[in-house]
Amino acid sequence: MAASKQGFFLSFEGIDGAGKSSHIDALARALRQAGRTVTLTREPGGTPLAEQVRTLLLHEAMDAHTEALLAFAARRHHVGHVIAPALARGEVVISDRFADATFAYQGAGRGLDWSVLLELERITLSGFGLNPDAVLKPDLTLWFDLPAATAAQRLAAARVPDRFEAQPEHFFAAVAGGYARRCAEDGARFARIAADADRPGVWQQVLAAVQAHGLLEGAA
Ligand SMILES: Nc1ncnc2c1ncn2[C@@H]1O[C@H](COP(=O)(O)OP(=O)(O)OP(=O)(O)O)[C@@H](O)[C@H]1O
Ligand SMILES: Cc1cn([C@H]2C[C@H](O)[C@@H](COP(=O)(O)O)O2)c(=O)[nH]c1=O
Repeated sequence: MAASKQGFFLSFEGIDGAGKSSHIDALARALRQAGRTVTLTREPGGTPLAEQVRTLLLHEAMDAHTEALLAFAARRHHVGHVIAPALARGEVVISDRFADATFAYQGAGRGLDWSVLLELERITLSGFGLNPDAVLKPDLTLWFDLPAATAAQRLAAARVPDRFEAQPEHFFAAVAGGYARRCAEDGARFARIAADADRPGVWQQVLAAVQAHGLLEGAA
């Protein structure tokens, strides 16, 4: 009988336009070719209910507390219905954003109190693993770090902006600071990707970070 594989939870983070999307798809393909079952998902979203919350968050006016509460409510549903079951089946879960985004966008970007967000994270994300007190966190977070000015140039050419993408450059500089703070507080979980490199250069960094965690050994 084949040995069962352990679940692994990977998140991609960064300011809007940092360049996560194509690498998420490429990583999922590479992991599947290497024999892993991959659940690809995103936040806000990932379940029909959470996708409805996503539409509200991205398009309806609301204050920062409402944003944070909706983001965590959607996340709890997403974890309970998609992420935790997939991890229990031994799959690799790749989420385009997770809880770090709420700290970066609603905390550093909108100015919500960090300790309030920590408490929301604890209430919302504990009780899913074997230890009921443990807060569910990704095993590895790939943080695409890109100057806000570069992201703005990339996005200007790319698409019609939603509520967040329409924010000024200084908002994204603050959000990037929020990611840096989360990384400083939990360094072992993070791999910082220098996202101002060209696409092959970014991919090599993604691969190296994933390989360092024992996934995708030998891939180039
Ligand atoms: N390394 C790169 N160099 C130059 N341009 C890039 C690079 N990576 C992505 N881009 C371009 O930047 C834009 C934003 O990329 P992408 O949509 O992948 O970012 P994202 O992080 O997924 O953004 P969001 O979170 O807002 O969806 C796209 O037009 C994409 O083609
Ligand atoms: C999870 C999460 C996300 N956001 C913001 C970040 C982005 O601007 C959008 C999601 O769009 P994407 O193109 O799919 O990245 O939502 C947020 O403000 N708070 C959160 O918790």
